[in-house]
Amino acid sequence: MYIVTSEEMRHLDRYAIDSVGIPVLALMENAGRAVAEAAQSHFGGEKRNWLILAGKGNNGGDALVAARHLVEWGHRVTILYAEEPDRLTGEAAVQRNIAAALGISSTVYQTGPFNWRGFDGILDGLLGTGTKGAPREPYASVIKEANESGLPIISIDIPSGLDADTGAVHDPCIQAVRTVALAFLKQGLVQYPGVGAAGEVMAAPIGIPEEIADKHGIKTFLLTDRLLRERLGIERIRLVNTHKGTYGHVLAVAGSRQMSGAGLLCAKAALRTGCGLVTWAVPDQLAGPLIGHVPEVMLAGIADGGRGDWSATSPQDILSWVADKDAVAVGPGIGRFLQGEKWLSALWNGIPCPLVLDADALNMMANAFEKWPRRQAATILTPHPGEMARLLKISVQEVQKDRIGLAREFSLRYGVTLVLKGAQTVIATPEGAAFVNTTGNPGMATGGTGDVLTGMIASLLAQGHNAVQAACLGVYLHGRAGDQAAARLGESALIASDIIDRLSI
Ligand SMILES: NC(=O)C1=CN([C@@H]2O[C@H](COP(=O)(O)OP(=O)(O)OC[C@H]3O[C@@H](n4cnc5c(N)ncnc54)[C@H](O)[C@@H]3O)[C@@H](O)[C@H]2O)[C@@H](O)CC1
Ligand SMILES: [K+]
Repeated sequence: MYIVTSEEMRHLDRYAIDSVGIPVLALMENAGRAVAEAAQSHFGGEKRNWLILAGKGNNGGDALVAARHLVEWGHRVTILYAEEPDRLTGEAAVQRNIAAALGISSTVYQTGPFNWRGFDGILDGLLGTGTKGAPREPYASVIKEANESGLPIISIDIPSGLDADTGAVHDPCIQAVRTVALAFLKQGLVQYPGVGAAGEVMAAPIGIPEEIADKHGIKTFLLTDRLLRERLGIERIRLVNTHKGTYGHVLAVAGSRQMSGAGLLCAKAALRTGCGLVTWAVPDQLAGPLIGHVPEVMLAGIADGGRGDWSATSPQDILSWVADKDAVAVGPGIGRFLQGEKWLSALWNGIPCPLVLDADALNMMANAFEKWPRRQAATILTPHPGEMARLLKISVQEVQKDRIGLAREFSLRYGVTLVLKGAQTVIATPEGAAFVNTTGNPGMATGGTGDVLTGMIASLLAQGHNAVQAACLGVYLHGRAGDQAAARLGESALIASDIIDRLSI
């Protein structure tokens, strides 16, 4: 499913109208009808008493079409114009005239509280993608009163007051129970805090063919099962007549005395995701105690000067294990250490196969990687917002302001695939595409889940998936396993090992 900015939507609209010749009124009719259907289904098809909030733009026009259909289907409807109806122009004015000719009851918002009693639900057609900045009066007051009414609100295209591109919510912003996105999802509906304001999001086709989005180079997508299969061409079925060598060999450079569990989770998750073999490189001191913990994993003890961490290890020793590997993961539980930057740059340059970098590997490269040469093989970085902030030397708040935009820019600039973790994980590619994940839950915000993801992505790379496939499939399956674990245990009880236990590829 495509995700667009308001500017992209404007281009697509214009193309559909001017070049394809689809009349705006036809699009508006489809939009309004889809909204009326969403409203009717909200109450299980029962006839209700609706208040229709109409602004002066086309978002208001959509609302007026919906009002007409609801009347037609037997609902009671009152239109509340935010501004004098004679201020509506173009297609919205056409809808105003039709509503008036049909005698649909209407009133104009006057400053001072409106009487919201007696209605069952509200349709929000105040402001759509044509909004600039925070809602001005009288829109601001209508939005505040609508929220305070406690009635369920169904928003048309976006909740009025939402920044359609970044997901920032202005003050005020409609708090919807449901949002009907027209034609394509708007970026703001899949980024926080917009996700919270939009409620349940449904996308309604309005007659703009999907090919138009492709033709216009729309490259932002919702990560769904269908997208993985159809757009990313992922075939998840194992072939018969294969042996463990067919599924690749992962080297996990992970864990240290204080955080050996991170390495364990990473190695185990890699195995559960289907690669044939996993070798876990650990500081030598830890190798002995770890023997036998996961019998399926091979151990590579790296000389560590007796410290049990990576500070005295030589990158050359690690590289000597790389030759027959199909993918390498570096980072989970390695800690930070002096000379870490040099150590990491030797691995960055010396590992010839696909590489996933996570956790302290990201922290230690933050001050240097901009000058490193681009790697030939696939490179995937998996920062959480804190690590992303360190990589970019900005605050976490700045990272979270527009995750899609930021991730896309980073990947384009540095030629790496980026997995920006957090609610609605974003995957960005060096080709400028971005994917927003649909799986996962807050229960996954617990120690070790990132280590699991790193192992999974490395495993998928070792099995021959390219960087975008491995990152997208890994993130999607990780969230899905987390959802299954939460369904069994509840979100609070969920721990990282449960995700590994629920993995089914
Ligand atoms: N263009 C098209 O082809 C279609 C557009 N559709 C609808 O049209 C919407 C976009 O329509 P418009 O471009 O007319 O814009 P909107 O309906 O989003 O409304 C913007 C109107 O509000 C005013 N405004 C802008 N910022 C404001 C603010 N901060 N406070 C108060 N008023 C503000 C503007 O002057 C403008 O009149 C979409 O969200 C969608 O609902 C649909 O009807 C389908 C077809
Ligand atoms: K709206």
